[in-house]
Amino acid sequence: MIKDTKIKVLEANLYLPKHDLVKFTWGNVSERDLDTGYVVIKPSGVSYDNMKADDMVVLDLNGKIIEGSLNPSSDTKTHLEVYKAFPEVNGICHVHSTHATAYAQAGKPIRALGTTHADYFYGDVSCLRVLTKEEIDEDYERHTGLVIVDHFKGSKILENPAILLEGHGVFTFGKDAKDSVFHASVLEEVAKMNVLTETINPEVKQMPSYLKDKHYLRKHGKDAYYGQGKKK
Ligand SMILES: O=C(CO)[C@@H](O)[C@@H](O)COP(=O)(O)O
Repeated sequence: MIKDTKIKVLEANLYLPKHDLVKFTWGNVSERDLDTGYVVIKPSGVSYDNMKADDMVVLDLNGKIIEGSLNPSSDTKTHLEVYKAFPEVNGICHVHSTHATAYAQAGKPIRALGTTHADYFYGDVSCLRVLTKEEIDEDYERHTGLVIVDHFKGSKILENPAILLEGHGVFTFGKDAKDSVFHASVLEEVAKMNVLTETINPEVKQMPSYLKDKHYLRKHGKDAYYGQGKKK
């Protein structure tokens, strides 16, 4: 029900300041409501301290507001383009978390250097190009979404559910809003590790692919055995 989804989206947004992923109002989380197909997103520029479930804005995939009296997040069109292109994505998070955004500002990927990364992201997290002036003038947020969609086209987006946008910040994806925030939190931690690792050893190489495969697949592969699911 939309009412429950609004609560989930509020809670997911409140994780951002709680986990040091945002300052002020710099971030947003949304979720696709599975009953209606509508997208629920936080309002733009409202302090996390005062945000309520009823402040969440409900839109259809064309951006028409279905419920809500506040303006939706300024990044709404980016979220909508991703939802339209990838039915498996039901949660999206956008942050400017310090270490991951430092990679975005440097125009560098977050490379797969260790098992912490490989447990959640299958390969490097890419950094996508800056938009052209024409794209920004025409429709900044929609074109941001289209650049993301173009990058993941034909791939399984939830196998590597994060992207950097050069000169901007981070988008992460998930099976719901909370999952997308979890990925943003893991990415920030991995980015912090990479800053240190690349400082200690600027020549550091990517991890071997067999180690990357082992870690990713033992958690997410068809025979996954990590945790309390299936026995090895
Ligand atoms: O990227 C930016 C600003 O550069 C925005 O995502 C961020 O400030 C959050 O905006 P909203 O409050 O979601 O409109």
